[in-house]
Parts: sequence; structure tokens; C-alpha cells
Amino acid sequence: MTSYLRSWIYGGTVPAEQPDPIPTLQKVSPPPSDDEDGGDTETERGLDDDDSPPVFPALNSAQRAQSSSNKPASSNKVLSDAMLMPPPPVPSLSVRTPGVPSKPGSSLLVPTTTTKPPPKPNTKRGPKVALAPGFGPLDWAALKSSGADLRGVDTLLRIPPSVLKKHNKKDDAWSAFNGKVYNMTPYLAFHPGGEKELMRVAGRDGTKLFASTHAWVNVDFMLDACLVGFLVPEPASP
Ligand code: HEM
Repeated sequence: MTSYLRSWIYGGTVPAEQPDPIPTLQKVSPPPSDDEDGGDTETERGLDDDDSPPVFPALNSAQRAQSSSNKPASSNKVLSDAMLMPPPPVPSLSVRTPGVPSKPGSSLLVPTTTTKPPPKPNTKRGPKVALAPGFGPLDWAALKSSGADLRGVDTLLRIPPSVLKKHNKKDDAWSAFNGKVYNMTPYLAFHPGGEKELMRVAGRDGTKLFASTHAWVNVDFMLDACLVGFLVPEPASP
């Protein structure tokens, strides 16, 4: 059976082992019969005891003829490993050292953000000051909307730097932020950064220090009830 399969697969020429010779058809003439009909029963054809399947493909088929004679010898070769297509190259990712670019121009470059050390937090700002009871942000909001006079002036003023300079005491502390002058005195006890820090800009323009400390704080909203006027250039002396 194996020799038959081999002959089927290799088309008759087996490289390693020679196939069994293909049996040739032998014409068996029926034995002389007494039957006048000429004899057509199974017993008469001699097939009654033969359970073997028919040969496939048939011994005289065109398929068999083609496979055994027409194929070139090279088509029967089994490819060895060396003749096969080589496997794809191993991706360089597996041998890449973290933090070191594998190849210039590679799409697998480490993002520059991961190689830079994180920026140091701003340590220039002082710590939050513990506010006295009744001086929290909500208390300040309540005081602002209470209608109490937090300006100390009857009308908005035009304030030159020389005038601003004079308001530098705790009980009379003015400061300019973005061209607007505010009376900081009522806010001193409410400032989360403490009175001391706030007094650093008393009597002068505090825009720069304010922005470098906490640019996200909305001073115009925080001190809207404390507005006293606008910073103007010094009038020219006569
Ligand atoms: C009059 C204008 C100012 C207002 C309305 C104001 C308001 C505030 C507010 C609302 C906070 C809390 C911020 C937060 O929690 O994120 C704060 C914190 C602080 N402020 Fe001011 N501030 C003013 C001016 C200043 C100035 C001139 C300084 C001077 C350096 C200063 C120094 C600080 C500091 C050090 C903190 C620290 C606490 C923190 O880390 O939050 N502030 N300020």
C-alpha cells in the first residue's frame, strides 16, 4: 500500500526507494464453459473472492501516464531547509537598550521627554499660611459682598507712582496689579500666602511678583471691592 501511495505522490519516480513495479494487465481468458450464454456471472469472471479495491488511478489512465512520463526530474525534488526562503529579520526592539536610541531616524526612537529629567517644582514660593478662624476664602467672599467700604476712597483715582509709594503701611497698603491700584489692607488677614508676602509689594507695582508667584489667581476678581484707581505715569514737573 505504501509503495502504491509513493508512486502516486512522486509520479512513479521515488528518490529514496524504488517503488514496487506496477503490475501490468494480464489478459485472463475465461475458462471454457458449458454455459451456452457465454457466461457473465461473477463466479465466471473470477471476482468472487477478490476484495481488494480497484487500482487508482486506473493503470491505463491519462493521469498516470502524465505523471510518470511528462514531469521533469527537478519537479520531484523535496526542498531542503537551505533552499527555503529565509525567515524575516528579528526586530531590533528586542535588543534595544531602554533610553538609548536604536538607530538614527528610527521610528522607535525614545521620546525626548522621557530622557529629560522632570523639571524641579517651584520652591521659591513660601508655604501656605494657616489663616485665623473667620478669614478663609468664603469669609472674604462674604465680606466683599456685604457692602462694607473696602476702598477707603470716595471715587476712583488717577494714581502716579509717587502717590502709590506713600501707601505702604499695613493699615494703608496700596499696590498696583496690571495698571489697577488696590487697597490691600482689608485682604491682608485673608491672604493664603500670609501678610508678610503681601506687604512686599505695598506702595509699588506688584504685577511681576504676583505673576511669578501665582499667575492663575484672578486678582481682579479677588480684589474688585478694593479698587481705588489706576496707575498713571508721573506728571511732568513744571
Ligand atoms: C493682592 C494680591 C494677591 C492676591 C489677591 C493673592 C491671592 C492669593 C491666593 C488666592 C492664594 C492661594 C492660591 C492657591 O491656593 O493656589 C495665594 C497664595 C499665595 N500667595 Fe498670594 N495673593 C496676592 C499677592 C501676593 C503677593 C504679592 C505675594 C508675594 C510673593 C503672594 C504670595 C503668595 C504665596 C507665597 C502663596 C502661597 C501659598 C500657596 O502655595 O498657595 N501673594 N495668594
